[in-house]
Amino acid sequence: MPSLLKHYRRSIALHLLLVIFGIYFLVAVLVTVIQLYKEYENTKKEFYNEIQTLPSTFGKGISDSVWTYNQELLQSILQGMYNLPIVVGVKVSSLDQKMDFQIGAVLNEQHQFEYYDSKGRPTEQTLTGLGSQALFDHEFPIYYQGPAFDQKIPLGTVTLYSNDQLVFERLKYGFILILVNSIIKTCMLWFIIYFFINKYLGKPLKEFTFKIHQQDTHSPKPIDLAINWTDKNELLVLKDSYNQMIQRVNNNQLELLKLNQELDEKVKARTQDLELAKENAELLAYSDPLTKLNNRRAFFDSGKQSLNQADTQKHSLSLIMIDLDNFKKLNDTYGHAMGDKVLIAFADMLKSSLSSTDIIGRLGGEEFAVILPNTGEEKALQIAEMLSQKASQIELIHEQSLVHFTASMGVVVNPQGNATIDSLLAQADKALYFSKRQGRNQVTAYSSVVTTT
Ligand SMILES: Nc1nc2c(ncn2[C@@H]2O[C@H](COP(=O)(O)OP(=O)(O)OP(=O)(O)O)[C@@H](O)[C@H]2O)c(=O)[nH]1
Repeated sequence: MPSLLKHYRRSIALHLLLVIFGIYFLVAVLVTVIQLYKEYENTKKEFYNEIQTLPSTFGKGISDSVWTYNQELLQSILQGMYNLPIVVGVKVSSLDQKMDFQIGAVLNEQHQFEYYDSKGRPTEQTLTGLGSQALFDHEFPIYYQGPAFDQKIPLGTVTLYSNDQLVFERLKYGFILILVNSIIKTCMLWFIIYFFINKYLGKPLKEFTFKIHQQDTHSPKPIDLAINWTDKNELLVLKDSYNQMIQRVNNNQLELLKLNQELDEKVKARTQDLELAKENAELLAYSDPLTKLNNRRAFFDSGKQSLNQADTQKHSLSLIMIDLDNFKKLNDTYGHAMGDKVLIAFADMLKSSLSSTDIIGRLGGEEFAVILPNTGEEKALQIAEMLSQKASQIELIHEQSLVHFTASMGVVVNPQGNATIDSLLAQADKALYFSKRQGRNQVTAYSSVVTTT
C-alpha cells in the first residue's frame, strides 16, 4: 500500500481541503475585516457618547474655576479629565483668555498638533501612533450661573480630544478574540472536512486502487470495499461497474478458452485425419489395394535392400516368380469378382505360408513374386513346390460349383555379385515361361532352363 501512495502527489482529501480552505479563508478574512470595521465604528461611537457625558460631569467644576480664576483647581480638574482612558488632550479657551489652559495632545488654530504637559507647558514630546490626523475633538461651552445672576454668563469653551489609537487600543482585545475565534473555527473545520473527505472518499478510493493492483491479471475477481454505507453512491456504483466489467472479461476469457479448446480438438482431429490419410497414401503407394501385398514399387525397394544385404553378408538369395494359370479363362467363366477373390485367396495363402523375413509382392495382374533371403536353390524349389501345392488346394465357391486354380513358378538363385532385382526377375520369368510351356502348374529352376537351352 505505501508504494502506491507515491503514484499521486496530493490526495483528493488534501486537494479538496486546500480548495475549500482557500475559499473559506478568503471569506473568513472578508467577514473578519467587516466585523472589525463595524467594531471600530461602534467603539468610536461609544467614545463620542462617553466624551459627550463629560461636560455634565466636569463642566460645573471647570466653570467655577474659570469664574473664580482658580488656576490650581482648573489644572487639577483638567488633569483628572486627561487621565480618563478616552481622552488624549483637553483645551480650555476662556473668553478673556486669562484662564486658557491645555494639557496633552491638542490642535492649534492652524489645525496643527501640539503637546502640553500636566502643567500646561508645551513640550517636544509627540504622541505615538496615528498623530494629529487621527485626533478628533468635542467642544462644549462653559457658563457661569451663580445665585446673583438670572442668566448664564458665557466663560469660554472646553475642547476634549480623543484619538483613533485609543479606539484601536480598546478594539485590540476584541480583534484578538475575533482572530483567535476565526483561527480555531478554521482549524476545526479544516480537520473535520479533511477527516470526513478522507474517510468517505480518500480511504475507499485508496482501498479500491490497492485491490485493483492486487488483482491476478489472468483471472481478476470482483472487488468488495469495506464501506458501510447503505445508500448507493458514486463510489459503490463505480465498484459495481468495475465488478460487472471483470465478470464480462472473465466470461469472455472462458469463452475464448472454450473456443481455444475446441480449436485444439479440431486441429488434433484434423492432424489425426491427415496422419491417417498420409498412412493410407503411403500404404497405397507401397501396397496393392486388392491383396494388401507389396506393390511392384515396394517389392523392388525391399528386394534391393535384401539383395544388398545378401551380397554384403555373402548369403544366397532366391526369387520365385509366380503366374496364375489360365486366369483369363477363370475371369471369363466365373466373372471378374471371382477372379479378385482368387487373387486375394492366393495372396493370403502366400502370407500365411511364408516367413516374415520373406518379401512377397504382386507385380501386376495375376503375377506375383517372392524373395527368400538366405535361401539356396534347393530350399527355394521346395518352398515353391509347397506354394504350388497349396495354391492347387485352395477351393472357392461360386454359385453351385467349386473353383480351383493353379500357378506356374520360376525359381532363380542370386549368383552372388552383379545381380539386380530386374535381372533376377528376368531370369525367374524365363523359368516361369518354361513352366507355362511345360503345361503349367509346375515349378522350374532357372538353372535347369539354362542347362537345357
Ligand atoms: N479378376 C481380375 N482379373 C485380372 C486382374 N488383373 C488382370 N486380370 C486378368 O488376368 C488375365 C490375364 O490373362 P493372360 O495374360 O492372358 O494370362 P492367362 O489367361 O492366365 O494365361 P496364362 O498366363 O498363359 O496361363 C486378363 O484377362 C486380365 O484381365 C485383376 O486384378 N482381377
